[in-house]
Amino acid sequence: MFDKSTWIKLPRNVLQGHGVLDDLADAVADLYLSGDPLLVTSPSPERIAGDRVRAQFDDVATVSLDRASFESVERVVEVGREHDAGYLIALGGGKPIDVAKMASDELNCGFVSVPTAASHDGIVSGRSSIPEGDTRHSVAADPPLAVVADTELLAESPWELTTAGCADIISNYTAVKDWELAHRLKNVEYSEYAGALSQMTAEMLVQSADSIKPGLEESAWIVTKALVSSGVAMSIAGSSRPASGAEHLFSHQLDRIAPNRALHGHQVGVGSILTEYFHSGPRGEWQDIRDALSTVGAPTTADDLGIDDETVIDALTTAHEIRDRYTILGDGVSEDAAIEAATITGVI
Ligand SMILES: NC(=O)C1=CN([C@@H]2O[C@H](COP(=O)(O)OP(=O)(O)OC[C@H]3O[C@@H](n4cnc5c(N)ncnc54)[C@H](OP(=O)(O)O)[C@@H]3O)[C@@H](O)[C@H]2O)C=CC1
Ligand SMILES: O=C(CO)COP(=O)(O)O
Ligand SMILES: [Zn+2]
Repeated sequence: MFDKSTWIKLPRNVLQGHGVLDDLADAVADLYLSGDPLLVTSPSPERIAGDRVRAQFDDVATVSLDRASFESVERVVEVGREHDAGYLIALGGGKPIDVAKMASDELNCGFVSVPTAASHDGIVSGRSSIPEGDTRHSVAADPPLAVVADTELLAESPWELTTAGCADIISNYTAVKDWELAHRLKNVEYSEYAGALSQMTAEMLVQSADSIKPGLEESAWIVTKALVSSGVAMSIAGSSRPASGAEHLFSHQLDRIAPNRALHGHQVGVGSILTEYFHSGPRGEWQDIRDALSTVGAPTTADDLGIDDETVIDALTTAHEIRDRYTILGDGVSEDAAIEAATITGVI
């Protein structure tokens, strides 16, 4: 008997382009939501675009958060109940978007994603990443009902946020390799469509790498398109597998042992150089990953990340413990092997 089924959750409206922030209220009206919005943001996005969002709605309460934590989620839920919010608007980087994603699940309402940084592919994904205890990776959540990505705003954000988004996409190469490996060795469910979409997204970004330059709105356009596409791949897969393999385990472990040193995207990019080395050896494609990162101006070494060599080796040898996700790291990389990989690739 054929008993397969799938439920793919995607945003209904995706607006991307110059000045689309001012179309936010129209994008929301098109969703036929009821009630007033609660704006969930963080200090810089609030300063940059908070008033432009509030100006489009009659009655909107605001919560500004300093960090992504369960306390922040609870605060949003509390304010949402107090104001009887009909839906949430998440304005900012990964922090407010992840918090709003999780809070909207608890409030049983939808949310709209308004990224102010093209820094990672969570702007559109059905995944939320809130650190809890020793856990750093994302969990399933509903994706945004709409995404409003204003390329003018994104192009004005600090350049390193955009290079972090590029690196998060470049890391899809190794994420897909890890997913295929887990399918072959452990019979992990694999989606050809999601895998192909994720890989193609990385390829297209790398092909455009020469056009990704600070101050060009075109760069924000290219990167945002890739982030949306990668988020869709995760939605098709129903997991973060297409965009998160061993390079993400490495980054999550860095977040645990050396918190707040580098951006998520930058850490996964360097992780991708290392895990590509494990996949294809000293003459393998790790140099292509490194060159792609370097072309867009993303970090390629521990030094660039501001993280010392010992911490990189510590993270690499313990990354497999982060979650139950089979990758090229298998049941762990020895210290000698980690040092050799990091030295040959020039990461340390
Ligand atoms: N759910 C998912 O699928 C995914 C989630 N993630 C998660 O996302 C997080 C990383 O996201 P990231 O965006 O780097 O983190 P943040 O939201 O912390 O943003 C990074 C920094 O950029 C600042 N910022 C944002 N927009 C602007 C702007 N336009 N101008 C100036 N400064 C700005 C923020 O300022 P301020 O502090 O003032 O707000 C913050 O200091 C991680 O926690 C990661 O785990 C990553 C990938 C996928
Ligand atoms: O960062 C992500 C994809 O780019 C989400 O992956 P995780 O599930 O590993 O948190
Ligand atoms: Zn990521």
